[in-house]
Amino acid sequence: MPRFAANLTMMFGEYAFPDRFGAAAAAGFTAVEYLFPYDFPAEFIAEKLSEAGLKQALFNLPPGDWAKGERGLAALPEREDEFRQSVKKAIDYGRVIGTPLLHMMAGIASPDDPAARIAYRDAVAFAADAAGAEGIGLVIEPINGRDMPGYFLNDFDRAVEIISDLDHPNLKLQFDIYHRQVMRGDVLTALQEMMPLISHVQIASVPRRNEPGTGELDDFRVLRELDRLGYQGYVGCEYRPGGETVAGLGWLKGI
Ligand SMILES: O=C(O)[C@@H](O)C(=O)CO
Ligand SMILES: [Mg+2]
Repeated sequence: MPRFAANLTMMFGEYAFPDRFGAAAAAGFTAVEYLFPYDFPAEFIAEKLSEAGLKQALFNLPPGDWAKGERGLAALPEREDEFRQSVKKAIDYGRVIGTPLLHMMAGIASPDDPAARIAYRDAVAFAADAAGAEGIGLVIEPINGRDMPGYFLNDFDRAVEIISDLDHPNLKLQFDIYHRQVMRGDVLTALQEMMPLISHVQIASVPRRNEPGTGELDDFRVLRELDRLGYQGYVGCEYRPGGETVAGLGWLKGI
């Protein structure tokens, strides 16, 4: 059975963010992930983890102005300075919190824009170097265009191409099963082919992004395949509970 991390951005919404750590531990989780810790001091988050006896699996770099629709800075050439500061901020947080992985969002930009492509490639290399110097892995995640219209990295093959071309020892793929199923399907074959490049996985049912086992895909079959392929990383439970979070955790017993 894979190791699961509760995603505290989506799960345990019954509680204020700082209280979600204790709630996840009480529900049996031993690790957590979330999108962004930056509303709180890094030391405060580290304390919450330690109090709850949890490990951090991953969080994201600052994405720009989320409320205004920004979804990362990496592919935005005119934001390079801000992007580099965001890398520093994420690493500073990562050092205190003790995360093994950082996810770098690409931003809203056309994947066909040559300037965005160059900026993104440079940004990935820069962040992989900087995070690697601190012993933190960098991951990139293809995201489907229905949930995030206009997102630059909207294709798994392109993510694989970038990772393979850069061939950076500190750069890997975040494989979100939900996004893969929405974009292309063919989940098992993609996992088999991409496994050497994957260092983080996330799961949710399709199409509603609820608990695994409640959608069109046989999520338990997919989780067994991760075991069969020898996947050692965390599986982030990045789903919106259909009702109360703990009441919906029965799926974990079905594995
Ligand atoms: O799948 C997602 O949406 C997340 O993993 C993320 O990092 C950006 O929202
Ligand atoms: Mg995801």
